[in-house]
Amino acid sequence: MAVAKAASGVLLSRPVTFVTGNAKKLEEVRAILGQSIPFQSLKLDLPELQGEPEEISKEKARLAAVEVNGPVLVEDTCLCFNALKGLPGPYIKWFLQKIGHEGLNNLLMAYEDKSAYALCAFSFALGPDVEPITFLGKTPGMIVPARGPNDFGWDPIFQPDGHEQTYAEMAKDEKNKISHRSKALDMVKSHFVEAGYIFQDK
Ligand SMILES: O=c1[nH]c(=O)c2ncn([C@@H]3O[C@H](COP(=O)(O)OP(=O)(O)OP(=O)(O)O)[C@@H](O)[C@H]3O)c2[nH]1
Ligand SMILES: [Mg+2]
Repeated sequence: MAVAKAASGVLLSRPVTFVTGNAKKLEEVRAILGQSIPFQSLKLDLPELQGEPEEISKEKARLAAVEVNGPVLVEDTCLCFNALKGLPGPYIKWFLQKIGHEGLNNLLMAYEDKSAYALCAFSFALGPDVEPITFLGKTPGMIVPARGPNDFGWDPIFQPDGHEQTYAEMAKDEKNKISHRSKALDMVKSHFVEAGYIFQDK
């Protein structure tokens, strides 16, 4: 069992494992979390349920917890177009792969409303027999023709509200201050503090 009650908190006898197949996500999670939550990573592309973001993320955490047999953190990211009632949403990975930045812009050609939001659903599970908890972070913006370096997904076509630059044009630490991912991770960090998790190995 990876969890034990300590006098002033909950002792995790193993570090948290962040499970993802995406190196760029991992890079951002490392930069955002810093030393606040000690974690190791496991490169695994877990199968994903279809449905609402929160459920997809929770199910990923359940599968990850079985694989790791210990505390796990996973996330699922969505890019939601308001004119399309939230689609592509969790299916953005496949839309991006098939139709690219230009195709994604073209999906909105028939609509005046180019607004969108980036949504990150982190789920944390203490182990395979514990129900995961989910934390959602959302950043509103709009879909624009691609601008900036093309090294992470749809960053070049997403311009967050109140900014002149796309995610891709922003310095990494600027994106990390306002991103869907950092908002969700702020909640994860607060949860860890409130729950009083203590890490044995660190
Ligand atoms: O421009 C971006 N800025 C971001 O901040 C961001 N976060 C995720 N993504 C992309 O959106 C899809 C999510 O799908 P996704 O959550 O299933 O991820 P994934 O399958 O790559 O990894 P994982 O599921 O193993 O964690 C994938 O295409 C990711 O590359 C991003 N693109
Ligand atoms: Mg995935």
